[in-house]
Amino acid sequence: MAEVTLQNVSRHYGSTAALDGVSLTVPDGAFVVLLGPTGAGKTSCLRMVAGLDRPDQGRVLIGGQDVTEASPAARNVAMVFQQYSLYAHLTVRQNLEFSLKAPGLKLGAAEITARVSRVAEVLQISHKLNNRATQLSGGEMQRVSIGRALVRDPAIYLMDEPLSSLDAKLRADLRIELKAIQAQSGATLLYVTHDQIEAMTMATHVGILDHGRLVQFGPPREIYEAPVSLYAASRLGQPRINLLPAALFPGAPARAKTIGLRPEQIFQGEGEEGQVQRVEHLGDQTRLHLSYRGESLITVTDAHSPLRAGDSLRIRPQNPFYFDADGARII
Ligand SMILES: Nc1ncnc2c1ncn2[C@@H]1O[C@H](COP(=O)(O)OP(=O)(O)OP(=O)(O)O)[C@@H](O)[C@H]1O
Repeated sequence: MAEVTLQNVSRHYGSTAALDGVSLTVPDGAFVVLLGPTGAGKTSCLRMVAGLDRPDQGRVLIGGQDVTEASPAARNVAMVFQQYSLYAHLTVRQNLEFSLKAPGLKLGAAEITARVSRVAEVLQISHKLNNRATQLSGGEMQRVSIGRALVRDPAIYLMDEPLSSLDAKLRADLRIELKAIQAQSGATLLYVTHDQIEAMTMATHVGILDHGRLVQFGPPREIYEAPVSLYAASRLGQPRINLLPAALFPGAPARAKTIGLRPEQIFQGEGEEGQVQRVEHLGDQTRLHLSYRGESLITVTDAHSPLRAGDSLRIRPQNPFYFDADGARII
């Protein structure tokens, strides 16, 4: 595994800047998740590292080597795409073995079998090893695609929304498995997702992209607790951060346009009165939809809360975020 660095990388398509001066280091052994809405530049970032695309400006380094001009094959990266890409006429075992049988690798048969068995077990596809790829469900095919990357020993794994086509249960299982594989093996991963739960649970570092620019990079907890902007604050958190006019509550700083309140930044039982609009019992927590001075807010309370729609509840901000008119964080 190796450290991967983008140095001031830009890539334009016509007048669109897919990447705009991105500098980013994926430390050796890190699990870096890129977050951002559609079009933010996440896939472009992966393609630069994979060598599927070249920057107009800037450099890409893998393990300290400048690979900006190197072919994908020369970079020793393993990529998993959103859509599975398998050899349909081969069995699952043959698909998994394929890259390990490259003549340059010189791996023994026993080593190949051992790697395939281990990965098949982790991905719960051992019983399908002799099936043809076409005899699998969509979820199984995607697990084989992930397996094809995991059997290898690349400098870095590049994954583009690999779990997005799977059902919720399998996604949750694989989230835990991928994180465990990474933690145990020290693998280096650059991983693209829309799913902030994947980011919060798996990432050692999160990179937030906005129109091709990297606007914040750090551990997910740090970005959650100290976002640099309204945009970065909105990318993490479930339920989403409440963004309201700053003047709604007393005490806003002069330049503040927006107050940002995550559920835990709304103190209940003190302050001004709001109304409970709706109560959602989710099992481990209860979500409260409140109306407060004509605005809607969502917060959480304990699982056994007796609150009901129509009740009044006093609330006040507790260590809120304030943002200026451009969305930059003030405090
Ligand atoms: N080959 C291309 N030709 C033209 N425009 C492109 C090309 N590749 C990317 N773009 C543009 O560059 C921008 C960034 O695209 P990119 O695919 O990196 O975004 P993304 O964050 O991965 O989005 P998504 O979540 O939808 O995959 C978009 O505006 C996209 O339309």
